[in-house]
Amino acid sequence: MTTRSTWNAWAAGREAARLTDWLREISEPDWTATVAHPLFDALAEGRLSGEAFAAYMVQDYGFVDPFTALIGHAIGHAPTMADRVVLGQFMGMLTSDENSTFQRTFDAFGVPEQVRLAPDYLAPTRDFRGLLHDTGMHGSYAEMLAVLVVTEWLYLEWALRVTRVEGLHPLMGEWIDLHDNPAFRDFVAWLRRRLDEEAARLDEAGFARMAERFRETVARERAFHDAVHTE
Ligand SMILES: Cc1ncc(CO)c(N)n1
Repeated sequence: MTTRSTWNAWAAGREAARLTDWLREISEPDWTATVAHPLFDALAEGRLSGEAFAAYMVQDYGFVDPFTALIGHAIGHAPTMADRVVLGQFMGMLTSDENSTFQRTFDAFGVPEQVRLAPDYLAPTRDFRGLLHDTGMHGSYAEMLAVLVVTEWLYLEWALRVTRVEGLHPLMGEWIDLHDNPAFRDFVAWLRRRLDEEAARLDEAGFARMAERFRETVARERAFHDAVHTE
């Protein structure tokens, strides 16, 4: 259940209960299935072919496009300059370093121009794009933070979990590094803290919408990775 009273009951029995820990718990088994996804082990252990990695990155660029737009919406909806600065700096990384990783991956693995311009998105990619777009257009700031917490915290968790082999393709190593570095850890910690704070200000209906958004995003993450990992 995603009501505030369920959260309050959960928190009552725990010391230093955190909203985002509860949200993660009510998103099981999808949360753990995504963090433990075999795609990430194959990637880190050098068992993913260049072709499969490029295909994943093509689908993921279809995620990153509306995700970047969602950050733009969040920057616009943020209550303070302090939030805009943190989100804006993350947007800067996304549109420079991370965007470059995608472009160089497409070059290195020979993704044709036609595929870059008009990718054939899998159904779960399209669903995820729809969720990101809808949250940006119609969601509250707390809902936007909920989506960002899921997408970034999940990626941090798998990147921390995997063990990479020596001699891994540099672009695959770069993809792991983008999600396992001190700045990214700080960003995830900040997102979690801000969601904890913003959720306290929501009314009952807004709280339930935020929690539903969190759960739906975790489900979309799992479906996305199941669809791209076909080997
Ligand atoms: C599907 C997906 N979720 C999360 C991230 C991290 O931003 C990503 N690149 N792709």
